[in-house]
Amino acid sequence: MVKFQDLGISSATMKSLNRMGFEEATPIQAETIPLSLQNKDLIGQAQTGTGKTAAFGVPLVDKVDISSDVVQGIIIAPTRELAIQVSEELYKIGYGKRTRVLSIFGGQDINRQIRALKKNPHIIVGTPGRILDHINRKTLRLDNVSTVILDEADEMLNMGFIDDIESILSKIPEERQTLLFSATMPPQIRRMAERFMKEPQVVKVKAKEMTTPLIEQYYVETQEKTKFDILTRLLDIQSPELAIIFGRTKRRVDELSEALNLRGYTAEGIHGDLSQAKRMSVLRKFKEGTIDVLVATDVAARGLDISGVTHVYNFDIPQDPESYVHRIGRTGRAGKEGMAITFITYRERSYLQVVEKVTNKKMEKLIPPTVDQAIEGQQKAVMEKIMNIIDENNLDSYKSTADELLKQKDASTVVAAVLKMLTKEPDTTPVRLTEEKPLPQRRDRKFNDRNSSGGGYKGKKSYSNSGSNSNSRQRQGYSNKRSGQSSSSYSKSNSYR
Ligand SMILES: Nc1ncnc2c1ncn2[C@@H]1O[C@H](COP(=O)(O)OP(=O)(O)OP(=O)(O)O)[C@@H](O)[C@H]1O
Ligand SMILES: [Mg+2]
Repeated sequence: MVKFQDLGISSATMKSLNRMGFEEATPIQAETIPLSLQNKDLIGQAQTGTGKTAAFGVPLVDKVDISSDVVQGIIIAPTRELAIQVSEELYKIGYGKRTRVLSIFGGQDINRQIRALKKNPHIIVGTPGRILDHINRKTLRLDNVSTVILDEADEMLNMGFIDDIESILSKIPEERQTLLFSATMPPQIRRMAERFMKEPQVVKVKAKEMTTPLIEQYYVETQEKTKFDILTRLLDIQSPELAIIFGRTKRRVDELSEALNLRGYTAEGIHGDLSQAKRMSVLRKFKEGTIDVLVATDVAARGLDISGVTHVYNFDIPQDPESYVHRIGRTGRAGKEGMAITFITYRERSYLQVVEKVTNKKMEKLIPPTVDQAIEGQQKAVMEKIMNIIDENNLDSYKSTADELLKQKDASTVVAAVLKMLTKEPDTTPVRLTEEKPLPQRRDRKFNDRNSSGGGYKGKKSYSNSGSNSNSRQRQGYSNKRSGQSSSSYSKSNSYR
């Protein structure tokens, strides 16, 4: 166990970390902070939810000269919501030193950002398009930047962003420190990244699997037309605290959230076609628990750290394994457990095998619950809740009404009525979901060929299509798992977001 004070951090930054409740450094923090403090270039790879933000944030803040009024560090992130989140974490880390951190991203009033830039921030966190916009308007100068960080580096260096990143880097002095972080780093992206870096060290936290062991991973094989009913049955039985459901396209996300609302769930969608105000309000409501299901495209797949997310459902299997790793990584963070369920149609089986091969982790097969099992599962969940309430032993004010009821009806009838009241009966309200075509069947084709969507990698990789037969891995993972838990930047993004 490594303590932060053993990593050579200043006392002002230590004060912030104490305030944040950080005691021990996570492995990626312990390995990269000392190197980063020595101004080494590095590529840091560690599983989702293991503290990569502080791994780059702590040394950056520590090196900032707050007596100087120039921008000294810049962090580039692929989505607006992530830029905001990272800037908030950096603000907390920099609190002890009074470091000024500013986020700049598309969809927000540019004049407001220009005024904020005039207040001389030390650290900028932004999305590529808006950063470039400010550079071109000469409202942001990067000539004194000594550290540049690409969060979600492999995403930042893929086809959708690479040109913007190259333009931004060309405005930063050569003698800078360059840091790249992500949970995934396909080899061809890493090779490309090394062109921007000086003798980079690759720090990869040793792990057998690319995904974190905190997440139970299941898949459900189903037909396209039964997916939605199975999804709602799973939601009823598993009763997530907060759930994220990923859909493949923006239309899919709109239709799914509408359908969920029709069936009585409080769900809202987030994707790149919504106004920034709407995106932020949806996310805020989800964090507060005003809505408990967030339906999202891959715009929410990377980096977002929302406590209370116990379940991730891939309503549509993602098109590449990296996306899978990041999507399911929205649960099982900072030591908490989570569950991920991926729906596949029969024709998409080969994608499952590719994901398993890249993550080095087999998903277990989940047999979809029947309607009867769903009702039974819910009753069990309700029973558990009732037992918990009994354990809390706080029922005195209800006792006399209870006695009165029991005078009129026998105990078993009264309890049955209460159960009925608390159980959500199967809802068959008709919903309209446009059928999504299954992903093209893979034979020896290249998996990452997402050219049509503009989101693929420049370098392509091919995976072999052979894999073990997964039919033997069956289990019914229906347990109620609450216990473990406590557009400018979009101009380049694909129509899938
Ligand atoms: N040393 C620490 N002690 C306790 N909590 C920590 C520590 N470091 C980070 N955390 C918390 O862990 C959570 C996950 O951290 P973070 O978002 O940086 O993960 P990440 O590795 O960047 O994940 P992703 O790959 O999904 O972006 C955050 O809530 C963060 O505040
Ligand atoms: Mg992160």
